[in-house]
Amino acid sequence: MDVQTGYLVLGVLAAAAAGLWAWRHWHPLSFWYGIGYPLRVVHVYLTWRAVTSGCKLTRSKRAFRVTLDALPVVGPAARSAANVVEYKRRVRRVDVEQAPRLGLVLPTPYGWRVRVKLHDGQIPDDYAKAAERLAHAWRVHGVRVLARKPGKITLLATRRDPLVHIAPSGGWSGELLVVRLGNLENGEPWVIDFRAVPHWINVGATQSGKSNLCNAIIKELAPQPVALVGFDLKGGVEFTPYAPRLSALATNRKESVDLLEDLLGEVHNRMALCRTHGARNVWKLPEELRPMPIVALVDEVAELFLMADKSEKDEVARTGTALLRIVQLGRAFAVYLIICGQRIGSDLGPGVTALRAQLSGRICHRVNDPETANMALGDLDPAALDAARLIPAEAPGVAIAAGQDGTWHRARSEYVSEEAAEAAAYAYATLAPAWDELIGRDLTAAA
Ligand SMILES: Nc1ncnc2c1ncn2[C@@H]1O[C@H](COP(=O)(O)OP(=O)(O)OP(=O)(O)O)[C@@H](O)[C@H]1O
Repeated sequence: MDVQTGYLVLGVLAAAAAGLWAWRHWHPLSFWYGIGYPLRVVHVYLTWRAVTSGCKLTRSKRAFRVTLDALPVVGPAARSAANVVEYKRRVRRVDVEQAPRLGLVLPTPYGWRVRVKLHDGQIPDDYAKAAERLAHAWRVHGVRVLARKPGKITLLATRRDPLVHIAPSGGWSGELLVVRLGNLENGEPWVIDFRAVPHWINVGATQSGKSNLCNAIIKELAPQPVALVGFDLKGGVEFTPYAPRLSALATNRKESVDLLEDLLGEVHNRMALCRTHGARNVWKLPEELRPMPIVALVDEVAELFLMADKSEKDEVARTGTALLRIVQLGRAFAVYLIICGQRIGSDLGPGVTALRAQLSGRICHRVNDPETANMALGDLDPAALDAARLIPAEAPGVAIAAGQDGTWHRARSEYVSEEAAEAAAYAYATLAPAWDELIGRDLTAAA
């Protein structure tokens, strides 16, 4: 090769490298699908046996293999040189390590997922314990184990933490009672559908992102034909800015008890309406009769249950009963609750434990004590608890979110400032029905 050709080859290589760099820089997603993913697939298949062996996930089995045996040479040559050996190929049964069977490696925007067939005697937890080792072997941010079918698991590898930057949602999708709050760690949008999971707990330590999540919910629900109700036991400082879009706002326990009883009364009205029309729930009613869904946000729920003295006992008991009944009956009658607080533990009274059991949607932000995580997620997979305890303080908005099917995800809410939520509340203020009209209270009769 002459010098000129050498320069030409170098030039072409440099141009290709620069092009690849630019492609990766300006359009990382297509670069991942076009170049990164195929290379990773090759790497995963080629190294699977070694990786699983390192993670102690292989099993040993006897198999026929061609072996190369060193045999001492017999005869006169051996006598003259004791170390003379002869190599001989032989087929015989030996112990070999067998890796679990790997399915197709399928791409996701943030990495890949692959089905693995468990060896007899293995359980998904064996892989969960090895997840960190797998992540290091594959040079990725994390590996999650999803178990949906007996005998099989799916490994979900994420190349980088998709929860570092959350792109703002594109606005309401048009589906009633569906809100997009942010992203899940698998890169999918974090979506709550109140019709599927009607009531939610939102817990976390101070500054963990609970209020931001409420802002995101308000911003997403504001354009929808839904009535919003606020219980702000911080004296109204959290929800007052959103008052234009709220049909009712209670800012202390006395107001909360009255509002909860109104809400329960409305549940009973809806129940009567459904009974009259032979409908099992409001969604089965003719559209023109169907009442507007109500979403109630309760901030600092502990304040509803704390008692300074015995005189408050009755009020606390009424609150607990009303909340519990709304939660038990609300789903069929389109009344939904989101209950937020730093703790929603049994120390607040027996009513709270019963209430918590009925709140099937769980969102647990960073917590300071393991009991809070346990209280929010304790009845789910223990790995969800571990993941909640690992949420770092420098990642507000990151939470473990679980629906009623028991699957859980690391997720992060989109950052929604108070100003953005307030702007949405003002922009859609006309959609807020008057509370008395909504619950059918006749004020003229009362006067
Ligand atoms: N998803 C997010 N992305 C980026 N920053 C966030 C996110 N969620 C919250 N933050 C930031 O973290 C800080 C605390 O958030 P937030 O007020 O929601 O916490 P909190 O749990 O309600 O705290 P407190 O209980 O003290 O009211 C805020 O400054 C907010 O800007």
